[in-house]
Amino acid sequence: MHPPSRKTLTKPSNPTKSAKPASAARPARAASPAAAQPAALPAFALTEIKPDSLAFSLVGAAHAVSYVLEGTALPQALARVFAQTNASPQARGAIQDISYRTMRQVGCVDALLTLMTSKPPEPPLLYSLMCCALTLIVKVEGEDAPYEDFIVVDQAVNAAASSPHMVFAKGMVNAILRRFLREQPELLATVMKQPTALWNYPQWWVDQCKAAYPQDWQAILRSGNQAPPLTLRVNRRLISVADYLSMLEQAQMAATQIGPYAVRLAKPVPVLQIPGFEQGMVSVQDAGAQLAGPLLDVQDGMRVLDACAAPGGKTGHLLELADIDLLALDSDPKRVDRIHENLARLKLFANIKTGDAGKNNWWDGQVFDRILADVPCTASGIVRRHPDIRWLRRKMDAVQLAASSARLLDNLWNMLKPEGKLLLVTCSIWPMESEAQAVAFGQRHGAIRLDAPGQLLPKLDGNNDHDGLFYALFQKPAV
Ligand SMILES: C[S@@+](CC[C@H](N)C(=O)[O-])C[C@H]1O[C@@H](n2cnc3c(N)ncnc32)[C@H](O)[C@@H]1O
Repeated sequence: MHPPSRKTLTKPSNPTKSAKPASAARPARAASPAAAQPAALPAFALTEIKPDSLAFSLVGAAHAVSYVLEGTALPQALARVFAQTNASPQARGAIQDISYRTMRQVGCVDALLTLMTSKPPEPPLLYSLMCCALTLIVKVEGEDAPYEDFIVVDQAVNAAASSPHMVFAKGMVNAILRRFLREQPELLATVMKQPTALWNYPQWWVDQCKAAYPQDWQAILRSGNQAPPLTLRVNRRLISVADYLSMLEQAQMAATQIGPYAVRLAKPVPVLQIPGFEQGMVSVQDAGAQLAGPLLDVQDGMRVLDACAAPGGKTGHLLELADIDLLALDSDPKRVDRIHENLARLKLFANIKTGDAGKNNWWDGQVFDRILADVPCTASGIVRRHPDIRWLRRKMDAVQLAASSARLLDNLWNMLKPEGKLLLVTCSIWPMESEAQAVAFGQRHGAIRLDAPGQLLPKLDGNNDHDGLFYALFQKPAV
């Protein structure tokens, strides 16, 4: 693998933040240090190419991919790109689509570039442009090619020519892409011998998955390379699932009910095009994540703590289920703003605070009937939604995150009433963050372990579609 890409692909991330989604679009997570101090990437000036061309979208996506390779999460990378251009909604959609596809293919296209070039394309923007263009012409099983091959080659050359930082390499861009098209079967057969290229995950991720799930590891890795469906949670306070399905039918949007409140759209659309979204009738939430609210078994009048609440996906669900006195806490002030926004849209109310669940300075000393601990984790169960995560994470992140989550859980346990229930949730598939954490926690506190799904592996089969999540439910013994 080319040194610059490998070096940047494995750059340490900040493991204290969860990479969990806010809604359909990914969450406003605090920018990483790399994002705060952009590296020497050229300014994104696109005066030379038409804003509705594929070349424009390729340059935009190449910038986003370059930011990710520096260590920035893809949603923040895209936000930076959009802030630097006046891209139309259509162009933004195309830039986003190409960037996400590239993150799912970068193991393979990086190996192809290594095979076809004597040294890595530089500057990094050129490397990223090549990754984006190759991604669009590498055939992915079960997916239609988004553009004709010859259009991609032509537009990638235009994209290189549009930038003073890449114009010198437009001949090389043309030559490499055409060579790939000529020699595709042989080149792919060669690179597919490398697990990183075959699976499109770092080697350590493949090894760790194989060790944890000797039977299922291939299906798990494969599921992370699929584009996710758009699943909604119907707000039962405002509309029944049956009535909402009729509403979708009237809007000629095909959909299926896949859970008590979960409706999956046949074709994902931008959130603002979802009927009733702005009115709070539905929220975007994976079907697996919708298990949290019912598992916590909230009843009217209960005092409930949602300890790691932002952006408020599960907070909203809890409030839809019962009339509870809910405190929604999160340590990240920017993400706390998202809780306010989400609850305002749903027309629901919670006491919202910024604070560290591992400390007591925000707590009034009154114990809770229920505590939801959706603790920060590696987000390894939601890589289909966040394909950049696998490249940003480091092998040791799970260990560090498990240790910091144990500290939160121990503190929260003191805030639970005798006979009260605490639900531990992660969106991880790594046992050290999930089952091993739950076992150790139960032993430390003599907690009663109640029935809960445990490790849900990511699933793609029809109506049983959900992310990879972990649920452990504990009850505090009576005094
Ligand atoms: C998995 S996300 C929560 C997702 C949320 N429950 C939902 O369903 O939308 C984990 C959250 O934990 C927050 N967090 C991390 N460390 C924390 C701490 N020490 N105290 C409170 N919140 C923390 C992060 O800011 C992040 O928003």
